[in-house]
Amino acid sequence: QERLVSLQSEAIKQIEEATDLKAINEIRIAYLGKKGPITEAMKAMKDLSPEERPKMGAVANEVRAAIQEKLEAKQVVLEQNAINEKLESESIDVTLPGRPVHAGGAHPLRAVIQEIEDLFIGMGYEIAEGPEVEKDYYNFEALNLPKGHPARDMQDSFYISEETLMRTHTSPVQARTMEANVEKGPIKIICPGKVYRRDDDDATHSHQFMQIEGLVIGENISMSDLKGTLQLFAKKMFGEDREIRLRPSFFPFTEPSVEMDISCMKCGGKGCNMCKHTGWIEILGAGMVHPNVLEMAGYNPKEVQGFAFGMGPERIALLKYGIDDIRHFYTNDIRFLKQFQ
Ligand SMILES: Cc1ccc(OCc2nc(C(=O)N[C@H]3CCS(=O)(=O)C3)cs2)cc1
Repeated sequence: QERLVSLQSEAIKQIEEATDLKAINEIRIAYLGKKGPITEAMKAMKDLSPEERPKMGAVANEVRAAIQEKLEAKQVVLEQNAINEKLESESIDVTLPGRPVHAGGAHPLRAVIQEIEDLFIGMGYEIAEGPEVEKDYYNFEALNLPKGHPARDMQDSFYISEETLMRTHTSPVQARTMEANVEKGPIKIICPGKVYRRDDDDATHSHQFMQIEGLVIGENISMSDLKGTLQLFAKKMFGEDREIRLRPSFFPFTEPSVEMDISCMKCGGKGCNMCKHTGWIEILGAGMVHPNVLEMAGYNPKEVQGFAFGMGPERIALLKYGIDDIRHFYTNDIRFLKQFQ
């Protein structure tokens, strides 16, 4: 009996020191299991005297009950600890600020091209595209730039073969569209796209840049149609209070030719660094389509006329967004691009 009582205090001590459920199970098996000392004692009771037996039985049951109770109590505590630890480790602080989701944004150059396209689509123009690797004929000949013309110099263009080159403007798209327009009905197209110029390798020129040209062909198209179109473009792109100025110019594919300035939106005409103290900013070139160009495309200049214009969207974007270096468009510096999100 003394042994059972000492076993009880030994077991209880181990239970108190147990730190996890595995240990509790081991203690339960060791003391209360089939091979445990209490079971042994119960088996040994048959050898005891009749007056001894009931006393031993009572002690053995008390010890078993005491150990069982301690085990269950400790089990509950350990299970609760395990739950608390789990809650603690899995808890999230819902008051933390959310992680920002970085949305993209349109590239400023793409945004300007899109805006210009939408403006002319709203005036009934269609978007026309064509090959960047172009035939000599469409890039020069069909535009009144015959072989030998100085504008065709090799040092300005990327020739691929005798008759093939990287287009130096998007004008060949207009030439192709006129030629392909067999019913010779009216045309109103906008031709955006990449163009290539060998140009000297200085920093202000990029071998590849964008251009947007427009062409309108129809009966009774006049200079006033051109002026009205350019004025609307200037006001829509740079503000309703802009004035425009058309200066005489020369391009082989237009006659008469003009260059359009807009009144400076920064100083309103007084003069500043943006307009080089002239009060005016050059935006684009334009003119009435040259009769030779109409004829080469199969039109009769006595029946139809047309006007055309050309602009550099990088320059438009520089002016519109006050960007100081054209190379920002092509270097993909996120610090530059994120300003336009
Ligand atoms: C069949 C056809 C007939 C006429 C055409 O005239 C397109 C034109 N372009 C300009 C012009 O000034 N362009 C420059 C502006 C800046 S830039 O991007 O460097 C090129 C004037 S008239 C085009 C096609």
